[in-house]
Amino acid sequence: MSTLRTIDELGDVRGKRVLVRSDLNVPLADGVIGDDGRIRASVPTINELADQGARVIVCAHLGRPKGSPQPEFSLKPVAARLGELLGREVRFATDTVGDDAKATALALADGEVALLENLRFNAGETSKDDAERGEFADALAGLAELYVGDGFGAVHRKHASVYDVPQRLPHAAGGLVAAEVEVLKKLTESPARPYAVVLGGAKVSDKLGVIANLLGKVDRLLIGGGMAYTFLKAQGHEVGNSLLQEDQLDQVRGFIEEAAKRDVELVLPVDVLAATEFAADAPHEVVEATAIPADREGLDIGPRSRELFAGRLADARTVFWNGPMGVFEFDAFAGGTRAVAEALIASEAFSVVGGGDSAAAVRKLGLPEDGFSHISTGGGASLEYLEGKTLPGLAALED
Ligand SMILES: Nc1ncnc2c1ncn2[C@@H]1O[C@H](COP(=O)(O)OP(=O)(O)O)[C@@H](O)[C@H]1O
Ligand SMILES: O=C(OP(=O)(O)O)[C@H](O)COP(=O)(O)O
Repeated sequence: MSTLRTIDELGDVRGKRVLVRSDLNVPLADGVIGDDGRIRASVPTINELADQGARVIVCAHLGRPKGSPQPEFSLKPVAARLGELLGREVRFATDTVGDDAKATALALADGEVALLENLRFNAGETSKDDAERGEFADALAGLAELYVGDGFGAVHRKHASVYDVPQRLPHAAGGLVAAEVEVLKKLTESPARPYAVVLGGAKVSDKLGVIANLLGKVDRLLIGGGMAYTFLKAQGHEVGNSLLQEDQLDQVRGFIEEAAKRDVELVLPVDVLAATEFAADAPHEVVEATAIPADREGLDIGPRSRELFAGRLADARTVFWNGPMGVFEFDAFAGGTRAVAEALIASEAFSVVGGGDSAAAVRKLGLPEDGFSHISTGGGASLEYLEGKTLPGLAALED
């Protein structure tokens, strides 16, 4: 892989409008930010540019709105928090490439910072149609003279702000992207063995795809969280109302066979916390993973699974973990995630935890962040990097 361009290579940024693509996709409910880890991680690059006199225009996405404005996905609360963390005022543009964005960008003085409204309020941002994406990228690029890609959590997305804009402006990678890639490189270049990957979470259809390539790289694959039920179902078990990717069952059967062929140890939950509904106070009980009642949904891995997973991590020498083991946002279903996190903290492995919610879980559970070798802001991005894929948002920042 060729090298990422650095901010220094942009030359003197004073007085220049610099569009910074950050990943500010934080948990947000009723305007309240649940975890500001990704905002904190974005601060150094923005401050570095502003300190040099750049006029910084930050752009980012929040959640998955479907290409038009949805107030619950507004970045406005994030602008306020970003301002507090930067220690400077952040002007908020109420649109992304419209009149307010243009006026806000043009009104910036040297060293000032603005944040644009959610990129995904525009269909062009995520469009699979190159022309539609390109048109939106033209408008975004038109706001600035230089581009800095620093949203590591989104570099696996071939989206306008990630992939197309850097093709239209002189560009560089921000310090966060550079630092994340530096750590992940260690996992791809002769990782100490046994090498275990733990997968969970809820973006099942997205992340099942990475398994095919990971099977050629790892010794152990532990599957929990919302990801586990498609595996259990593929093995012929009932999973009730649990999260299920019905259309990927055949693919998962293929993974199970491939793992056996390649001698990769596939570790699945043996018991789960089966709840009557998706709610913090839902009545629940521990059931065998092979016998989830039809009217129940698995919201966490059970106590025997926690022991099993911890045991398979204890002697691993390299571990990558993405995706909570259960719905950790509800205290009753946070035990599995805590058990995996504690197993990694106790181990001597080179351990990396990645993903917005996985990193948030570590902090929410009050666990020491320095118990891990690295906490990455990217889940899917890290996984696709580990697969050995060329990531659109990194390729666009190379020489
Ligand atoms: N069994 C489950 N059923 C439903 N959702 C789950 C389950 N286990 C974990 N989750 C959810 O997965 C979400 C995180 O998934 P994901 O976005 O893939 O992780 P990350 O952000 O770390 O990459 C959390 O909000 C969590 O509540
Ligand atoms: O939260 C993110 O990814 P992650 O959950 O894999 O860590 C990124 O902000 C990317 O978001 P997306 O998966 O909606 O494109």
